[in-house]
Amino acid sequence: MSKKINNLKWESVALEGFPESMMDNFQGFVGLEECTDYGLDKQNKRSKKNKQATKRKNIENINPQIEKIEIPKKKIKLSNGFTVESCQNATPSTTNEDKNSTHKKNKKEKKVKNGKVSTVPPDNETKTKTKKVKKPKLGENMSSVTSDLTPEDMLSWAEFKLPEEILKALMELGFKKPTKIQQLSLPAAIHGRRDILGAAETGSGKTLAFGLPILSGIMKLKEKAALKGLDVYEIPYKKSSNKKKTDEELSKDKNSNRNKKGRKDKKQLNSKKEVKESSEDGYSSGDEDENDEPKNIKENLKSIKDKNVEQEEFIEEIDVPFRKREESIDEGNDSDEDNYIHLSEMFDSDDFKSSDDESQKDDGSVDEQSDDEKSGDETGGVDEVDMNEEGIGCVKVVDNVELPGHVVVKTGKPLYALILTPTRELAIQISRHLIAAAKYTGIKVATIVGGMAAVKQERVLKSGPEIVVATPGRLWELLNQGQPHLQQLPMVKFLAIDETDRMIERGHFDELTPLLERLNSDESHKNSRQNFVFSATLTLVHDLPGHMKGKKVTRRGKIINRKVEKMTPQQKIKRLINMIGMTDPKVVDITTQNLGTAETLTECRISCSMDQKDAYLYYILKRHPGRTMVFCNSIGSVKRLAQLLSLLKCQPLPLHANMPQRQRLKNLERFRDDPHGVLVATDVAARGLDIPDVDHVIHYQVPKTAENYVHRSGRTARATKEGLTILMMEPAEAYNYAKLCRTLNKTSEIPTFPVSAHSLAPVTQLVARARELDALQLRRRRAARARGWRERVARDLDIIIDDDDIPAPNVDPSIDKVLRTKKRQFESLLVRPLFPKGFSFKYPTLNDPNALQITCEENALQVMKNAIESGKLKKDKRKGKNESLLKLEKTFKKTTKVK
Ligand SMILES: Nc1ncnc2c1ncn2[C@@H]1O[C@H](COP(=O)(O)OP(=O)(O)OP(=O)(O)O)[C@@H](O)[C@H]1O
Repeated sequence: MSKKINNLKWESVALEGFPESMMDNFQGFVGLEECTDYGLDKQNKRSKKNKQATKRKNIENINPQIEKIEIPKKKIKLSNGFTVESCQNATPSTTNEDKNSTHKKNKKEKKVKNGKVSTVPPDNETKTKTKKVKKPKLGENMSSVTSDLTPEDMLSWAEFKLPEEILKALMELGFKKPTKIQQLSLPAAIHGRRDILGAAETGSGKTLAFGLPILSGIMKLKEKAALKGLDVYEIPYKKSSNKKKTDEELSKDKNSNRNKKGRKDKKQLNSKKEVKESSEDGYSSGDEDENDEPKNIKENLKSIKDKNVEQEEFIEEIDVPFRKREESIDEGNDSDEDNYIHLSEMFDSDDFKSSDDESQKDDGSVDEQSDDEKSGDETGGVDEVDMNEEGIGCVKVVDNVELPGHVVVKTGKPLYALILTPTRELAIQISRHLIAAAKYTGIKVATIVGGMAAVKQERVLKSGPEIVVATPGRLWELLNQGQPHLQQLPMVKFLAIDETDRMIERGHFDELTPLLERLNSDESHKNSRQNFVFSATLTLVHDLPGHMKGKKVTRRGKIINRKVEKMTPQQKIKRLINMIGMTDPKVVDITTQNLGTAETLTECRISCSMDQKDAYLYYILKRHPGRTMVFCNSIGSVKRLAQLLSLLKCQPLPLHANMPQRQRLKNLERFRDDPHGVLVATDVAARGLDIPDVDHVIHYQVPKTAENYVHRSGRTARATKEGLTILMMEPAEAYNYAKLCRTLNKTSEIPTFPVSAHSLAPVTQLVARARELDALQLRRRRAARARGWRERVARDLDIIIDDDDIPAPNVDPSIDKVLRTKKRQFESLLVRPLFPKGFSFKYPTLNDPNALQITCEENALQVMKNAIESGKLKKDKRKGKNESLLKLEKTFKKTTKVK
């Protein structure tokens, strides 16, 4: 490596506040940022091999390689308080994510005080920073966390025996303990190496529930391959020694599960048993060579474990019979990797096609095309390109492709894992979450999604990343083009399908079925592959539509009983298992109580007419500012709302499937960085996106499915944080609302959000003016476009056209003047305060007009919580009143009888 460093042209770097003349004294000083940019951002081969050979030590002995390599030589304190060190050796990065780690370390070490920058050397390791800290990209919020956890704080993870490299990353991320879904699935996944079918509420950490077993599995496989000199594909990862249950045992388990339901008093006891079972599943077939856990940690853990077990709640488990597996027989070579291209380079560069190549095959948003759009209406303010005109980048679905069957292409750089997601943003986010967790492992992650140049993705694939995170469209395209690394897909050791219920929805991902066929084309590889299937709504089932229920009268008057019945969650799961080709899956479903929505989520609704929706929305945005996501059912609605809200100076950020990919990501990042950001999106943003601290989710329209409601709402109240979701409902949506409540087993109506009728009046007026202005602007834009089209045609044909040939669009010439006047008037209205300072109002709850006093300062969540609390109090009071009345009546009756 040092030879390589010497061969590179290192240049001294000018530091802020560092006089040029002093630079000569520091010959050889190289800023850390420069190292990574010069292509050293790849595997540290030497240390990796050493690591593979040595046994894992205590968690306390986590040894960062970086510390060993860098030897500070000289320290100089500058006049501006900046401390600079010259280094004997430059510190090469060890992983594909060291750019991030560098940022993070620098962030940690620097403390900005009164505008001055000073460095605080942690553990004799002071590093200088020569570049501005870049804003994190989507999904990088994870790695920007600065945690002050110590290895001792990480004991809750010890039972999973994660490699220390992963533990170190988790520690840096501030993940002190596993989340519930991680706690329940990791033992079976890591030690039992079982397939996992996981259903847990939104924002509960499902990504790492499959990410951690994949990362640790890859490390184990690499270690084994290196130790035994085997080809990775020869090593059967999944164990065939799993505890197999007889049919009798299975039915026994099922009965016990059934009995658990409804027995509230026994819930805790049962859950203890369940957790124990899951651990047994996990450990019983674990690796023999993994029992090197230090005793003191074990002892410490025991008490922690017991505590955790007591706290566990009811978990539904469904055991599914598993098939016999065979061992993998293929050959191949494990090798180190060269020329790896940093993932962030892919997204940094402007290689996104300006015309956004794929028209949303990836997110499957077929229902997003509105009539408005089809007619080609311009929205203004929305950066969009018509992608279909030239058919650029559209995913070509190739029918009747000849599957290569058992033909296996090996590149020498094994592909270990494939993770499939429904949207591009989610794929990018998952990649970044994995990269953060894999920071010290040397495992590389590639993201293969539509909307950006395929060439660069192919280059990344050439470097042989261990993990590919992809959307089905682009993956299928590259696979069919014969991309060599992807030809190893049938041999992957791990397959994860995130948001699985969405992925398998009929008609959404045409590429998924052939992809699965390809993945399952080799029986032995299929059986030695570990599968993960996760979603918050995996077990959610719907009522059958009316026309499929009950009896049917045929044309001839014959009555037939329909045999179609509502699918049970178990049936849904079995279908999934067969479709994906899973064996011995462990089903962890912890959504039984909330059906996928987070416990920390507060739900409410606003019932109003369609015409009033804009005013109510504006009221919420202005009155209760906060990071807000507004969901619509169609692209047309998103465009219209974005236009209206930008007139009202709410700075909305639109997000829908017809936007260029770069713009989509940019808007998401802007939204993440603005505590008062307003993202107006279709359901393309409903699933999986992990944007920290979203305060409100507003359903501008009642979602078409209960799943969409759960996932949209799940963008707030993530990772134990609180959040509010507001469902806006007009009378025509009552049916969808009722259906939603039924599917989500709601026993009572979603409570109403308190809105002051008094302050709604000026809001309504203002919004009406904005709509008027918007309509005028639209007319003008249309006219301009039509005129432009007429002139373009004339120019192209080199003819002079008069109005008789192609009539000029009928535009009132005074429209510009009217528009200007209206705009001025509107803007003068806009600057007036909507809600006077210190404004408060009384909101009537449960027939008590004085029940709730709402002041201007209260945030929406607090307002709603107060309303719910007040409602409950009133109910209790009424109950109490009735009870005492009844008592009074009884005693009265008794006394009269005695008399
Ligand atoms: N063990 C942990 N401790 C603390 N935070 C965690 C832990 N694991 C994950 N997180 C954080 O929790 C948040 C939600 O995680 P993730 O995105 O995986 O949720 P999810 O269950 O997949 O949600 P969704 O169903 O919406 O896709 C992320 O910000 C992640 O960084």
